[in-house]
Amino acid sequence: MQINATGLGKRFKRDWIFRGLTHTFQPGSATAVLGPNGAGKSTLLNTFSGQLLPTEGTLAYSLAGKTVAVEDIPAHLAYAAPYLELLEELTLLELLQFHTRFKPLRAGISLDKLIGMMYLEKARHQLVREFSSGMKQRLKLALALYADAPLLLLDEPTTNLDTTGAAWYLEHVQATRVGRTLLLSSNVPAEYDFCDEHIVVTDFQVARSS
Ligand SMILES: Nc1ncnc2c1ncn2[C@@H]1O[C@H](COP(=O)(O)OP(=O)(O)OP(=O)(O)O)[C@@H](O)[C@H]1O
Repeated sequence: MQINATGLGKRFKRDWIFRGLTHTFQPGSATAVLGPNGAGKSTLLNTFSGQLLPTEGTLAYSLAGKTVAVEDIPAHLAYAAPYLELLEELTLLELLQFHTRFKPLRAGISLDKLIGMMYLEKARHQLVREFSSGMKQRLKLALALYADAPLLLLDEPTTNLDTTGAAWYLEHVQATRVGRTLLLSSNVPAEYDFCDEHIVVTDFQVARSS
């Protein structure tokens, strides 16, 4: 998916979170969205996902040369973030069956294969509510990484992951990013080192309180 941001700005009440962002995101690009806590990284990702409307400027999306309306973005989007909830009252298998009815997996990825890739075979019939925070994070990431969606948004992807989990994330993000447009918000260099482009949100905050 190609995304053209032109003069993009988001304000909450009187506070500009970012302003004047003009950038073209090419299909296949991986962009790290950087900045300290509270800088506006999640706000920027939420604006690109269509969940927040920009206060000014435009976002234009296209897929294989065809315009995609912002209201159709959810169908083309996979998004993993600490603040997005899982359906914790379901077992792992029930959750995967439910989730993939709305957000199908990439070709060749069955539910069994996904469970195996997450190393969650023993938890197949366990309630997600009972998962450790690292297990939940691996599940959130796998659902996004292996979704059949050309736009991938990852917010702080190694939250709650140990060293093995962080290595797992790096292996699977590399395996699945080809051809997709990836925006990744982070404060941890190891999780975004592979990105070819960087956007530092604080570079777009000159007029934050005007
Ligand atoms: N819905 C909202 N209404 C008002 N202000 C908001 C809203 N959402 C976020 N903010 C404010 O916008 C600013 C940026 O928040 P955001 O969560 O985007 O930062 P972040 O860079 O992702 O932070 P962190 O690294 O801590 O996750 C903060 O000052 C926050 O309080």
